[in-house]
Amino acid sequence: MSNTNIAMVGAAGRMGKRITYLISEDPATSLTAAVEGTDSPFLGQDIGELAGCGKLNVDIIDDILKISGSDVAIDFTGAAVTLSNLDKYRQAGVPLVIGSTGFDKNETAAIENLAKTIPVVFAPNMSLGVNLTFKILEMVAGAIGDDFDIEIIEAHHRMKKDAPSGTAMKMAEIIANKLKRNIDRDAVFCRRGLIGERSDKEIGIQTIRGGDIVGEHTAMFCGAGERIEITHKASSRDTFAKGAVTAAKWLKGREAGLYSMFDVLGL
Ligand SMILES: NC(=O)C1=CN([C@@H]2O[C@H](COP(=O)(O)OP(=O)(O)OC[C@H]3O[C@@H](n4cnc5c(N)ncnc54)[C@H](OP(=O)(O)O)[C@@H]3O)[C@@H](O)[C@H]2O)C=CC1
Ligand SMILES: O=C(O)C1=N[C@H](C(=O)O)C[C@H](O)C1
Repeated sequence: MSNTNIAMVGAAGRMGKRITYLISEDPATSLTAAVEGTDSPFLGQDIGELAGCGKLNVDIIDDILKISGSDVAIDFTGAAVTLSNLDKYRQAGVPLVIGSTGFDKNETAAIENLAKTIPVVFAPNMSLGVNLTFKILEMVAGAIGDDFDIEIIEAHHRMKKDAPSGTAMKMAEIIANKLKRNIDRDAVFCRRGLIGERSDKEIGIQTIRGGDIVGEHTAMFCGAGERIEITHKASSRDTFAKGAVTAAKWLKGREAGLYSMFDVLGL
């Protein structure tokens, strides 16, 4: 298998460092650029030393156009930063893996538009387990129809900036599509006070933030006399990081288009 040269955008972040580490351990990948924002205190430092895998001779830079010598770029920065860089990604013309979350409908459309020009893997969760969970949810929602009330609960670390998580929103979207519901109309994000009886169609999406929780998602299907709970718990960020590196290797040399982790994992 030929080597995949990868540029990491958001390299000094929680995910960026773990992805860097896994790239350094994989004989089929090399890190070729490490990008951070202009105000980053890490500019000029060797990313390998920061990520704990020893010197990689790749200094952290703030010029994103320098990704253009790489086979693939991976972006784990957050929605606002990813969006602000879409024109530069188009200009660089490098296949792109986007792990950032927190995009609204219009922002998602902007990424879909970028994928007309370059190949893009765009997925709110790159772990194998979560993507299998998505498949299970689709199957369960299709089988139970409208007879069960649906609630989604997600929990993450105190540093996470967006809510609900991209994964929880994707779970809701999968279930809503299967049941012909509409997230804009049917999602309920918070309840308080004299709210009255629950409606049949609503999909509750609740957020918990605290400590160092890596990422936990539960979809509850609550019926009369029984309840199904489908839970995924991540205990290490490496599960997402491994998926991102797999996606980068898979994306190298593909045609322009929007791809998901289902494409990457063959699910
Ligand atoms: N798809 C998936 O499987 C997963 C997705 N995520 C998502 O990935 C994103 C990042 O998560 P996480 O690593 O925890 O967050 P972090 O805040 O730890 O990392 C983001 C990094 O991007 C940096 N950054 C800020 N501005 C720029 C810029 N202009 N150019 C390049 N880098 C910049 C930040 O620097 P600074 O701190 O100085 O602002 C920071 O180092 C989130 O949206 C999260 O939800 C997370 C885990 C899994
Ligand atoms: O910010 C995180 O940490 C995570 N974000 C992703 C999301 O918003 O779904 C995926 C994972 O749960 C970790």
